[in-house]
Amino acid sequence: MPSEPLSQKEIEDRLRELPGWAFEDDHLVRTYRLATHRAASALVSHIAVVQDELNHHSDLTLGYDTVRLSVNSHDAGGLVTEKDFDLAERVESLVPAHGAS
Ligand SMILES: C[C@H](O)[C@H](O)[C@H]1CNC2=NC(N)=NC(=O)C2=N1
Repeated sequence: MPSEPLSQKEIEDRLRELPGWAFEDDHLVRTYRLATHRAASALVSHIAVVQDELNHHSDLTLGYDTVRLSVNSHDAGGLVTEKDFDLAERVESLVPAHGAS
């Protein structure tokens, strides 16, 4: 069953609970900074496992000491749904262990 796109207001309300995340070009996005490239790489690997568990996958960009996520729901026509916020919340729960900010 396709997921339902959230309204602009729903997105704004949900984003208030997720500091650091933003809505850009129909995607939820966030960039984390880490101490080293290896730490950033380990975070990417951890996020990849979570994404497979959720069967929902952000575009992940690994920089020198950064990890950027960008996600929306293809099955909602490329708009933002609950699934995107579920992924964002899961990622938020694992980043402290990686020392990401
Ligand atoms: C068939 C499978 O359920 C879909 O292709 C999943 C996989 N990962 C996905 N990831 C994202 N970001 N959006 C989707 O709509 C999506 N759909």
